[in-house]
Amino acid sequence: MEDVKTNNHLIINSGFINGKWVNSSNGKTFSIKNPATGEVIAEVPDMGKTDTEKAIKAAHQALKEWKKLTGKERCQMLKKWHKEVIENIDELALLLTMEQGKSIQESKAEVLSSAAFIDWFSAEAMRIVGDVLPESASGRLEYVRKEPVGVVAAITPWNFPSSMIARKVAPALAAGCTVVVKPAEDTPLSALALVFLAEKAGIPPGVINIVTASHGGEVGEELCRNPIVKKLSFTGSTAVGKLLMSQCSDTLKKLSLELGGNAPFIVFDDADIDAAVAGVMAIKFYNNGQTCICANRIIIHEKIHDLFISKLSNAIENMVIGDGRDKKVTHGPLINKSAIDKISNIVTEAKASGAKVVTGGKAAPEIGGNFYLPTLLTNLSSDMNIFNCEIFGPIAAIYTFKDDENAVQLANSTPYGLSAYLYTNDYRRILSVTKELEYGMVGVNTPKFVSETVPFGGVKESGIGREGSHYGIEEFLEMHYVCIATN
Ligand SMILES: NC(=O)C1=CN([C@@H]2O[C@H](COP(=O)(O)OP(=O)(O)OC[C@H]3O[C@@H](n4cnc5c(N)ncnc54)[C@H](OP(=O)(O)O)[C@@H]3O)[C@@H](O)[C@H]2O)C=CC1
Ligand SMILES: O=C(O)CCCC(=O)O
Repeated sequence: MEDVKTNNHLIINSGFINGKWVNSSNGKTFSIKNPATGEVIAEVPDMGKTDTEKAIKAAHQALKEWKKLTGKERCQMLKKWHKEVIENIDELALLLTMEQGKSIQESKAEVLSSAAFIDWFSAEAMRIVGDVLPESASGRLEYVRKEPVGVVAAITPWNFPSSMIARKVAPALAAGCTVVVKPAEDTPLSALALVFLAEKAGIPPGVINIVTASHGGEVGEELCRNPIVKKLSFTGSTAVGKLLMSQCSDTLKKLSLELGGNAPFIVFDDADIDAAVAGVMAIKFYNNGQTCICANRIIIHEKIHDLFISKLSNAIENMVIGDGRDKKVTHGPLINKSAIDKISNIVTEAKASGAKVVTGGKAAPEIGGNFYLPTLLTNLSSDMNIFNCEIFGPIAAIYTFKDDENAVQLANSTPYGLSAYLYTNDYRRILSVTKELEYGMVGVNTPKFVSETVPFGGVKESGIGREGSHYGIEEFLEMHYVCIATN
C-alpha cells in the first residue's frame, strides 16, 4: 500500500493520572485494534473505580493552583499545547486512522479541528468577564464574578477520538477547571497522544487525567456519583446520556450532553440539484456515516426525486472504500463488528418493509470484516423503523415530500433536534422553513458548518448545552454574585 508509515512514537500504552503514566490498579489491559485490518495496535490499562477515584483526587488537588492562574497564563499554556499538536499533525492523523478507520484526509481535518479548538479557547481564557450590576438599593456595590465550575468529567465517543477531547478539555482548562477524561473503549489512543503533548507543553500534573477502560460503566458511574466532580460533559448515545444524567442527579452536577441526531436533509424543487447531491455526499458519508450530524433522512421534493436518485447513485459508486491509510481511499471501515451487525439489520428490516436497494446493501468481507458498501435506499416512508433510528453508517435513506408544510412536518417528526439541512434558492422559503425547524443547528445550501466558532449542540433529546464559540466556555463557569454594603 502507498504512503503508509507503521511506526508512531505517539502510541501510548498507559493511563495518565497526576502527571504519571500508569497501569490499572488491577493489572488488567485490553487491546485496541485497527478496524480496517483487525491488527492489535496497543494494549491499554483496563481501569475501574479505584483508578477513577485516584484521578478525581489528582484533579481536585491540581485545581487549587490551576484556577489561581490568570487567564493570560492559562492562555499561554494552551497556546504551547496547540503548537505541539500542529507540529505532530501527521503522526496524530495516522494514529487516528489506525484506531478509528476514517480516511487519512478526514483524520488530518479532525486533528486540525482539535488544534483549532485549543487555539480558540486559549484566547477565550483571557476574555472571562463578569458584570457590575445596577444597585438594588443605594449604598451597595453588586457584581457577578465568573468562577470555574471545578473538577470536570469528560466522557467521549469513538467517532471523533481527537476533536472530542479538544472541544471538552480546552474550554475546561481555559475556564480554570481540571479534568478527568474517559475516552471510548475502541479509541483511547488519540486522547492519550493529545495528553502526552499537553504534558510536553507544560500543563501541570493532575490538570488533565485519563482513565482508560474496556467498558464505560464502572468508571462512568464513579465520575457521575463522586461529589468532588462538579460537571459532566458527555458525547454519545441518547440512551447512555439519559443514564448518566440520572446518575448525576444525586450530586446535582452541571451537565453538557451532546447526544444522538436524526438529521433531515430537505431538497426543494427549486434547489441546485448538483449542489444538493454534493451536499449529501459530504454530510451523509462524513466519517462513513458515523457522525451525529450526518444526514439521516434525505427528504426530496417528489418532482425531482428520479433525477436526484440517478445523480446520487452515480456519486456513491465513485466512493473508494478501504484502509484509510491509503491516500486513494475516501471512506474506511465501520468502527467494529457490532456496527456491521446493526447496519445489516437496518437494511434487512427496511427491505422487508418494502425498501428498494439502488446500490450497495451488503457488507464487503472481501475488503475486511468491518466494511459495509455505501448504500442508497428508496421507497421509504415515515412509518418504517428506519425513519426513527439513528443509522450511524453509510446508508443514504430517501423520503419524498409534496409541499413545504409536509417537509417541515416530516423533518420535525422525531424526538431528536441536533442538525438539519435544506437546499433551496428561495429566500422567503429559507426564512420560513428555518424558523419552523426544531433543531439546534441548521445548514442552508451548505452541508458543513462545524468549527470552533460555532455553538454546537441540540434541542429536544439531542442534548443540553453548547460546545465551541464564545458560548462554549460558559458551560465550565459558574456565576458568583457579591453584594458589598458601601456605607
Ligand atoms: N452523538 C454522537 O456523536 C454519538 C452517538 N452515538 C450513537 O450511539 C450508538 C452506540 O454507540 P456507542 O459507542 O455504543 O455509544 P455510547 O453512548 O455507548 O458510548 C459513548 C461513550 O460513553 C461510554 N459509556 C457507555 N456506556 C456507559 C455507561 N453505562 N456509563 C458511562 N459511560 C458509558 C462509552 O464507553 P465505552 O466505549 O468504554 O463503553 C463511550 O466512552 C451509535 O450507533 C450512535 O447511534 C455513538 C457515539 C457518538
Ligand atoms: O459530534 C459529532 O459527531 C460531530 C462532530 C462533527 C465535527 O467535528 O465536524
